[in-house]
Amino acid sequence: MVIVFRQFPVRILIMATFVRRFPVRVLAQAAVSGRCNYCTDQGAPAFSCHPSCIQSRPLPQMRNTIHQLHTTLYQPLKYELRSYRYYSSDSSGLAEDDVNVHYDSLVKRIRNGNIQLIDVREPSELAEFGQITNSIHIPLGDLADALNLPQDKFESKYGHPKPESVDDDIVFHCRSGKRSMTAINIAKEIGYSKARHFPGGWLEWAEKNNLPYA
Ligand SMILES: O=S(=O)([O-])[S-]
Repeated sequence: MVIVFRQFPVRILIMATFVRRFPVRVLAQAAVSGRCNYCTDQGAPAFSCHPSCIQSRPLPQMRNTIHQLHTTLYQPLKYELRSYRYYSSDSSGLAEDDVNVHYDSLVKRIRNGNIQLIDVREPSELAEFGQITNSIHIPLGDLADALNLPQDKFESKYGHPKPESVDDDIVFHCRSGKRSMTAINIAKEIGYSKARHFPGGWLEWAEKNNLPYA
């Protein structure tokens, strides 16, 4: 049962076999008469008649159908499920490293107040989906200018003291980890050598907190 359900094409094959019963017909035909019922040459042996007849039999047609289902439905679904698993569970329990602060660490840091979380998404994304509490919003396009501002200007513009370049609690996040990776590189060029990111981004945060993220 497990094999049948895990292997989508096998399941389709079994279902199609059941519904159309065509192999039963073909096999019965071969067994009883040993002749092909599908070509005009009624005298031809069942499994060795003219190639064009073989091509037009249900078996190749169904193979094509299964192949199409496999490539158009199953493969994309498989990749979707893989990325869903990534966002929903892969980062759980992972330790922080020089680049990443994963979900569990992020939550602990937010609870303990030892994080400067910078959200680099666009304002429209925050308006539509929401924001992690106490994160500082600096859209990626403004990041370099922001990190080059003097302390007082940064604070009056972003409502938060400007992070120090030596701080090891700076964590960027975006929607799914790409822009926040770019943010790390921008910050490092300016001297923030310990900047890291939350790779799961808003997608993982929202998924784990039942928030919108579509
Ligand atoms: O937020 S994202 O750049 O990963 S789509």
